[in-house]
Amino acid sequence: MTQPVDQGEKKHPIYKMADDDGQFRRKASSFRSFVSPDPTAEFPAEKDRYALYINWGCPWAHRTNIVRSLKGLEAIIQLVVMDFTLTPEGWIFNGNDGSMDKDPLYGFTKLSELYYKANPDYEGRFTVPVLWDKKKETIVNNESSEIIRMFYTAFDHLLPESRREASHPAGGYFPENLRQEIEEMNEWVYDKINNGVYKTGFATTQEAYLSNVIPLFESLDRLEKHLEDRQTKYLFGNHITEADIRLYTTLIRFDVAYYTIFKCNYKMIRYDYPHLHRWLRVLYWEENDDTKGVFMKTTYFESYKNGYSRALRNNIVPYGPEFDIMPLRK
Ligand SMILES: N[C@@H](CCC(=O)N[C@@H](CS)C(=O)NCC(=O)O)C(=O)O
Repeated sequence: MTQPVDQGEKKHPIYKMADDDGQFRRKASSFRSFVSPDPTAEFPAEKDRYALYINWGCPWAHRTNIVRSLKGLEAIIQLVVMDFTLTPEGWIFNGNDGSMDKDPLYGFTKLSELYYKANPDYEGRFTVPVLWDKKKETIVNNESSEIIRMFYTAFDHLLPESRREASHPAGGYFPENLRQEIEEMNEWVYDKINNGVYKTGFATTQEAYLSNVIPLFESLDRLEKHLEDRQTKYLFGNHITEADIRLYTTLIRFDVAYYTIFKCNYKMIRYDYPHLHRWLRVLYWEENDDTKGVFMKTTYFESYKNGYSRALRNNIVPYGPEFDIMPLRK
């Protein structure tokens, strides 16, 4: 049984997401180094050298988990899973809901300990995902958009040929010929959708809420039209690219969590966006050479409903919707 929210704890500074004007502004990530295939690099790609710290709830961490599996990096990069409930002490290990009992590398119980090991003077937020170097004992990078790009290519020489970017039928997850289009889409999808749902959900004034929820739905309309016009299976053609991975982690949480918990309730993906809904179900349900079944395997609906409810310090988890995801064919 869940405990009622402690009203004192509700005011803990870790839960203060919005600035004084009611708007949530995501802070830039602090660790921005890159793993490289070059053996003389500061962070060379090696087997068993790196660990990826995540939880099942976070969409940014989810991106990195998807790419780790799509690329077949499971035996090369260790996965470390924490609980998906944000506590006053930040992300913790507690053995619940898929979390490991404690940090397998150092026996830590909190993610903050890992950040302080990397930098005792660290002052930012303790976010997932984190890519950790076990040899240098430091954080390589804590920015998901950069971690996924490293995963596309940096470890390719350690992988069978079929998993290398050069063998990817579309020319990679971030192919040369689509880079500009993907970057352009990333920019507005990040601001209005991936981060837009957070800006909507964490807003503490009506003005701040409206200034984010309206562009969010305008952008979903724009994506719907993009798919309708192109009639492609994925966002840019018939193979998965980075644009699909980045959008998936937000849309798979949309109807079950953001719609109710973050008040993104103007429309629902399943009833109001037929093309996006089809695209989402293909990624989730279809086990083909592109998806490799990875999207379903890395999706944990209960963590979205529970994690976001608790993040807003309200332990009541919404009852619906009736299905976490609709079947591919009715
Ligand atoms: N820019 C980061 C954002 C990561 C992020 O904000 N993660 C959230 C979880 S979804 C987090 O760890 N929040 C903890 C906190 O802010 O205290 C990325 O994309 O990697």
